[in-house]
Amino acid sequence: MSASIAPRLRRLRRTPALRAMVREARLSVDDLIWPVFLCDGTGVTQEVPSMPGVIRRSVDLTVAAAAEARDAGIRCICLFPYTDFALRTDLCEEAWNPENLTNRAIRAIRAEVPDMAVMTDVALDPYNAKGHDGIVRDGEIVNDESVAALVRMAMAQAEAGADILGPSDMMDGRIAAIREALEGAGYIHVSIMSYAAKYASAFYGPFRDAVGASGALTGDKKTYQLDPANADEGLRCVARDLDEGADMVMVKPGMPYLDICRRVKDSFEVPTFAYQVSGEYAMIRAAAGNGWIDGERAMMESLMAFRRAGCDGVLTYFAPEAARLIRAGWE
Ligand SMILES: NCc1[nH]cc(CCC(=O)O)c1CC(=O)O
Repeated sequence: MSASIAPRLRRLRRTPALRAMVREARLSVDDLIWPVFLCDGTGVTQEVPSMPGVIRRSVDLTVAAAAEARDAGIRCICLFPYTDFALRTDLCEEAWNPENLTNRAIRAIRAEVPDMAVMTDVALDPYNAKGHDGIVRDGEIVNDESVAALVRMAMAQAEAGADILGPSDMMDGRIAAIREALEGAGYIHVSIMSYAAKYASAFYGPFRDAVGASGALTGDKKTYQLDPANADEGLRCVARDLDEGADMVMVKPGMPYLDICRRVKDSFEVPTFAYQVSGEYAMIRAAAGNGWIDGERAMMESLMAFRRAGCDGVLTYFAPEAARLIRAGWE
């Protein structure tokens, strides 16, 4: 073709049929992991003010919600507990209580909604009087003692029937320690999705309200979570966690870190997930609530961005809503 004829790239954008034919990324309900918040009691729901539309549910209502999500096509649910303040201690013993909220919920969902994959969070913050993901001694978040506690916590979750453990604590060596303990106890089928490239982020604020950790937290998490300026270090964390036995890896937060998602997928070619965190959810909801953006379109565009960036899936509080739109044929 003559170089003087400029390519008309709009030709393939002209109709919905043509656009669908050349669409590169796809978003499927299979890609969605739904994070939910648990609270005590029966028949209880509690609103999370900084996350409009998100509620904490008692175990019975969580089982019902899991069944509904399953019917909507969602394959995996991820549990986060709001632990009674009386049970939060410096050594975080409630974290490995077989009867804690998370473990009760795992067993109940396993029994009632057996085809739903159940994922957990492995970190001490919902059980820690100090609000940190590890044990605090003299102002320091101590690594190895925290790892020992995380192993106990992970084993209790495996025992309760979790399919996927999600260590989100960012202590060094926790993946190897958990993997070794799982193998030793015969839990060879329990998989690990490591929160591998997890950044010290302001976007977790609403989550800390949801699990009641904001008031407790003294200081910040910068001595264990990654510096938002560092991409290479994020990749080193992923390499290390894979080497230690992670089956899948996660980048967190999501949208401000799409460059990390892409680099992780390209470098390691392993199942790669992003966590669209509470603050990302809250921003979209708040702007939509004010009429400043179209909430549905912003939600779907943000989820598609993760797929385009190479993610295999995404943890999102929008999962039920997005599932509904996908099933209704959203484009
Ligand atoms: N280890 C706890 C944990 N697991 C998931 C999130 C954040 C999720 C969200 O913001 O939606 C956090 C908060 C934190 O690290 O402070």
